[in-house]
Amino acid sequence: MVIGITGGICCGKTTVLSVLKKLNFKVFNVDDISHDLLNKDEVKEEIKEKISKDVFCDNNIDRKKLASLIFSDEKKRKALNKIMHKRIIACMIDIISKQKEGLTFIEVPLLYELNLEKYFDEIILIYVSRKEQIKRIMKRDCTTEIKAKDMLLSQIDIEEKKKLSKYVIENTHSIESLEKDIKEMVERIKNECN
Ligand SMILES: CC(C)(COP(=O)(O)OP(=O)(O)OC[C@H]1O[C@@H](n2cnc3c(N)ncnc32)[C@H](O)[C@@H]1O)[C@@H](O)C(=O)NCCC(=O)NCCS
Ligand SMILES: Nc1ncnc2c1ncn2[C@@H]1O[C@H](COP(=O)(O)OP(=O)(O)OP(=O)(O)O)[C@@H](O)[C@H]1O
Repeated sequence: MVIGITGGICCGKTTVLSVLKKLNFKVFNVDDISHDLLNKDEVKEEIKEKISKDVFCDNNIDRKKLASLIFSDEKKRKALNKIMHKRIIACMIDIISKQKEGLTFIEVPLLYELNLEKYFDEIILIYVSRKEQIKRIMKRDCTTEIKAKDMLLSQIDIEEKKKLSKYVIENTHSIESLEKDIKEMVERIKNECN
């Protein structure tokens, strides 16, 4: 069974994935796939040509610079999406096709934006309010409220994602209580889907 872990920026998807890994489940993160792709020559060439040479440092992509550019410029973001998404989805489908038994969890930030629901047996949304997302982005990235809000605008609003989701984990308390909620959610899905 393959379960998609999704949510908005800074809702805690990777934190949840780490807990699942600690619990000995098989986990994959689509963000790792995109980081690997950004090291490929063909992808770098396309980014140089269609986005900007200024996001490079010694022929390597500076992800912070690229992020800053795409979250403030919709055209550039669409151009990057066009280069990256088909490749990311192909890698994701390949991983899914290799899962034969047990539970596998895959973190896919833009699962709803890219209409990827059909690839997953179930989907868990990691939720915090928009206000909390902004607070966590500002703290983690040492950035301004305006920039944090720009990042949110690049994704479907978290309340919309909540409406689309049968399984929701609220990540507003301590990591200990998150771990308890994750264990309960896994049991619930196992019971409901057997
Ligand atoms: C912009 C990049 C260079 C930033 O890298 P960085 O290491 O700083 O952040 P990371 O990759 O961990 O992404 C952090 C979060 O940003 C959000 N995000 C990333 N890319 C996008 C995007 N194109 N649109 C909206 N949100 C995005 C996601 O919530 C993601 O979890 C990188 O995310 C990237 O190459 N993005 C394009 C590929 C993509 O769409 N990835 C998400 C696939 S589902
Ligand atoms: N329960 C929590 N309480 C307080 N802070 C938290 C909690 N869970 C996660 N965080 C913090 O919020 C930030 C984002 O967490 P995490 O990286 O897990 O989110 P994400 O959804 O994977 O982010 P991104 O969309 O950027 O990939 C991190 O700085 C993390 O330490």
